[in-house]
Amino acid sequence: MEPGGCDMGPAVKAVAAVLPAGGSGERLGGATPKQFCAVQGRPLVSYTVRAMERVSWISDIIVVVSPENIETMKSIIKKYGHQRVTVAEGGITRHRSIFNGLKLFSENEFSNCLLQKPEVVIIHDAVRPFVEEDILRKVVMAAKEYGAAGAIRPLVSTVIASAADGCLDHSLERARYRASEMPQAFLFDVIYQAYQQCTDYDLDYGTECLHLALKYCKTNAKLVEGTADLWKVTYKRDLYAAESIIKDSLSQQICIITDAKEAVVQVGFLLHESLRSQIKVEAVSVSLSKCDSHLQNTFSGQCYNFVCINDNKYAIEEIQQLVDMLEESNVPLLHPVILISVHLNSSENTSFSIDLEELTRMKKFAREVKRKNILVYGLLIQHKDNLPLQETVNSAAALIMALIKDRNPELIGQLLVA
Ligand SMILES: Nc1ccn([C@@H]2O[C@H](COP(=O)(O)OP(=O)(O)OP(=O)(O)O)[C@@H](O)[C@H]2O)c(=O)n1
Ligand SMILES: O=C(CO)[C@H](O)[C@H](O)COP(=O)(O)O
Repeated sequence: MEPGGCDMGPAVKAVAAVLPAGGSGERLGGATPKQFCAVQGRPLVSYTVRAMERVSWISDIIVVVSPENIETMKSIIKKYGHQRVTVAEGGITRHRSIFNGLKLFSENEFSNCLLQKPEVVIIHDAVRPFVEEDILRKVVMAAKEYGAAGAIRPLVSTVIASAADGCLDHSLERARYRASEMPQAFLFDVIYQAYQQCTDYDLDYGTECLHLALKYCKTNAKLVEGTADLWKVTYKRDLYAAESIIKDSLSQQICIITDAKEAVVQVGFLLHESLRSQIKVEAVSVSLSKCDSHLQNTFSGQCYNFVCINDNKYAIEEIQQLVDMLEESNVPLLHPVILISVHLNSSENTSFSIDLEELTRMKKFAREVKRKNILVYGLLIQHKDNLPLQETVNSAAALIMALIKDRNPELIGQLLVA
């Protein structure tokens, strides 16, 4: 890719993005503005930045935050290793924040470094974390052709207007209208000139960038059908929905690790059979060694769930080895990784007893590795001769699925029994 260019073909020379994140999140409530609320331990804004930075043809990402959150944003960028991101100071309304972000490319009162002016600029709310490359590409290409473009969705409810007496005045024909969503994209000069001509009323009460391009630059935006997950986190329930979507995406794949012992391999196989209808399963049979390439590939494939089966009680050493390998793999632990240590207790060992000291050791270990964003749980498969092994393994599989779907940090270090 040419420096400052983009790999969308010769059509668009350079693309940048401005993410307004300077609001206070009144409708959501609470002391923390919604863009900084933790979702699975990571601030919401970090997911949106990640969604942008994984698009290689976006050269610069400007995150606009209120003055009191500049340091918070900088520490988020550092902690999560975000690239190509510049922080700008927000204004008292969304439009003022966006305008401040755009100024970094043209007139820069906040820092000495003036960024390269892009041909097309994307504007995307920092509280819409699930934006995909496909829709970004569509709005950018449409902006190149029409000057402005924005994602739309069908209306969920009919829009009605009330009269002064609080009674219905008129109602709009729902099929003719659309909800305006984000992302939107503009030829930089179009949106910048529009903002320069805005009145204070526009800047303080306006909610629609596409409208500014039409009003001040006579640019009719192209409207592009978006997907349902472009919705904006606005109310508390939206945070719960975002959390569920993220948990769901982290629960798509699991890696089962066994050593070469026959009984362990057998349980690994049965577990694989039991889980594979619900989740993609990778099975690795190794004596945990630091140079196992299959396991290394699984780490870099961004698998966030591991089951390590052994016939040693608790097997803290094996789990520690896995933790070391995860850390050494240089995969940034952006989301909590689930590590389930499955202990297989066969029927001959009827005198198996739960040792309080071991349990305490396991809990201490789990608390330590939680700091590395790894959640460790213990699971005992108690195989009795009078029950088919597959039945016990099925109940272990159900517990494993519950642990990885819930990803509950409060349950770390606990020993479950299948
Ligand atoms: N002065 C402002 C106000 C809003 N925004 C950003 O614009 C996006 C969409 O706005 P909205 O959902 O209205 O956010 P808030 O203003 O924070 O929410 P509320 O209206 O409930 O207070 C958010 O990412 C928000 O941080 C901004 O950059 N600067
Ligand atoms: O969808 C949008 C633009 O079309 C904006 O996200 C929306 O208008 C923001 O408005 P508000 O800050 O009032 O939620």
